[in-house]
Amino acid sequence: MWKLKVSQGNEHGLKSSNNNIGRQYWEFDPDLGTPQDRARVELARNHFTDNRFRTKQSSDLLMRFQFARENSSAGDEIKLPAAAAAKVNASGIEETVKVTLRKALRFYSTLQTEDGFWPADYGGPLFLLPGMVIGLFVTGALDIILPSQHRQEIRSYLYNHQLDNLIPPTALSYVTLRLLGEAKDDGDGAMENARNWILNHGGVTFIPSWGKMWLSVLGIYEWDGNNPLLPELWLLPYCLNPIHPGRMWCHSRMVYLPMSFLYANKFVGPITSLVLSLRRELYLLPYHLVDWNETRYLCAKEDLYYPHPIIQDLLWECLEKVVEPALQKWPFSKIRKKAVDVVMQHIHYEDESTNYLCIGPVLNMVCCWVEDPNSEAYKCHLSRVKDYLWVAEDGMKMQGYNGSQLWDVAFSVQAILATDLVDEYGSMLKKAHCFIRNTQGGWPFSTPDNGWIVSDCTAEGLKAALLLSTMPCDVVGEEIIALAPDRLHEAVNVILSLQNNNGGFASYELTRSYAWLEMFNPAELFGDIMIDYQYVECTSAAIQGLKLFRKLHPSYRSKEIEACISKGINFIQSIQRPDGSWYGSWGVCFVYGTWFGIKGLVAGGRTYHDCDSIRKACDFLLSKQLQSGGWGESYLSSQNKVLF
Ligand SMILES: CC(C)=CCC[C@@H](C)[C@H]1CC[C@@]2(C)C3=C(CC[C@]12C)[C@@]1(C)CC[C@H](O)C(C)(C)[C@@H]1CC3
Repeated sequence: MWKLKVSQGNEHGLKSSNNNIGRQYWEFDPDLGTPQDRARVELARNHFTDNRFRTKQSSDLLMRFQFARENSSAGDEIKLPAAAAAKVNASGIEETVKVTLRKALRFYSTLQTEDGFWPADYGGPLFLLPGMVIGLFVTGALDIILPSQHRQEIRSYLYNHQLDNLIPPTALSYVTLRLLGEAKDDGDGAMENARNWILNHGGVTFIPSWGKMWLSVLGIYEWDGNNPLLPELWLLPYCLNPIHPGRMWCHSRMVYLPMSFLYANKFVGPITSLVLSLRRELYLLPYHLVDWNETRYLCAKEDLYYPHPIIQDLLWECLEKVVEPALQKWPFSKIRKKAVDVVMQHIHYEDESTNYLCIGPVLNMVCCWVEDPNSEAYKCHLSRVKDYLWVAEDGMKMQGYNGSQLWDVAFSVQAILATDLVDEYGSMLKKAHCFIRNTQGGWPFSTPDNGWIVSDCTAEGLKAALLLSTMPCDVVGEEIIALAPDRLHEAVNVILSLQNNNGGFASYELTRSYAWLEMFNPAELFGDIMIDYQYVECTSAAIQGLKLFRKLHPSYRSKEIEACISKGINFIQSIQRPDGSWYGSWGVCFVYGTWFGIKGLVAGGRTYHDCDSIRKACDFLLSKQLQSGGWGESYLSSQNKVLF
């Protein structure tokens, strides 16, 4: 049976700066569990598969079963008083609310680990898993890193989530299944359906650029069919240049970096019989007759969220026809060599500062292997593959990050404190407090080993730490000394340093370049990715964190904090939409954004009575309340920028 392991690890090459605190990964243990335990898991799996078109989300049942097994009180019910079952009268409601909250807290405490976090599934983006499987396949580690149980779970996951409306997940998932051992016609017609869908949509030449790159690495697409990803851009002078990749949003540049290395090397994995077969399976024409130059511009209409402007295509033409051929010949090839060396240095830097977790996973691993298949760096990467994989009743998936540990703990602490029942659940807070303390540098989204601090994660971490510091020691732990003032000061310094001139906060860094760079966004699937934009969520969190800090520690950098808050408020007001809402980028969507907008303004001292923005925002929320009394929204709001 599968077992979730937390905060541990002793794999060869594993590096950690904090003893692996917060690490979460799954291991298969053939001897684990009683026949009943296994039957329960099997039932959950079948239930998911049977209902997969109705309920698309899994519910982390494998983890919950495990916690229930390990923690005997987890299954105990707290009985609600009769009042809850019958219609609750006014005097009974307070008690009912309390009991309900207690039940929720009790349940929640059973999901917490000893070192204070709540492990969880952070799966979602389907396009990442194929990269991992292709990366392991071309470097020859697929069977070692993903033994048969892993492969089985990944296959289940892909079949469980099979739809037929996007080329990259369809084509990449098809290829992944083939690499994991599925035959052309396996899956009770599923493989054939996928293939037919791809061929009916013009064949795999219509895959967007992200997929073209991965298929080229695998050897079933020619590098000539990719637009040039020049490593030379990394040699441009940083200070004068708005198009230096160092000025891009960190996620985009950390993907561009290894991609430019692979492109410059035109790296292709071993051409096996399976690779040759895939070349036959996915094209309308025989492979050697495909006009690769023409395929560079092809993209299925289903995938075209961000169509390239003409100026971008002109640029690609010029790079492809003039610049790239020149850079392959002497003397310009010397520049190429230098650029590739610089790129590799940056890759090693990112590897080391993230303990090989990286924020653009897998690509760096392939580059390290290309540089030296026996390198220690490659082995270190292998030790981190499992940090990205998660198993639930829908199978094994790849996460977009190594988890959401700190983010979840910070909000959990705030929620627990909001119940006012902390006396009873102090032990949960003690553990969470420890985790927050052990995770600080600034604060990251996941674990300190990940190494990248985020503006709003730092702000939410600070908020939680400050709130805990106001609690009596016997509740949040006598032995736990609240964060020393200088550590709190460091968090404040980080936040202050991340405010842009217009008052807004971006996600990881100051905004370093201009929105017009979006003209050169090569990814057809994603919009607004070229620079780190300022967001209502990040700005609001920063205001909230600073405001609370100033209340509790009024003497430290108070003028700067006041100025920062007031600029932040102006920024939030400036991006409110005419209907009173805010567009939220990191949750779904207008309701989420508006929550942050209002919280930010309130933290900045504004009220319903003196602030027009808050009144408009309340009107907006009231107008969107659903019949049931709740609020809900479709993910389509995010895509269409209108509430759905
Ligand atoms: C192309 C590749 C490698 C994709 C990996 C996906 C990442 C780009 C996504 C996955 C999770 C993700 C949405 C996240 C964020 C940025 C983009 C991420 C990392 C951040 C950190 C931005 C700031 C946000 O307020 C918040 C902290 C909630 C999120 C967390 C998740």
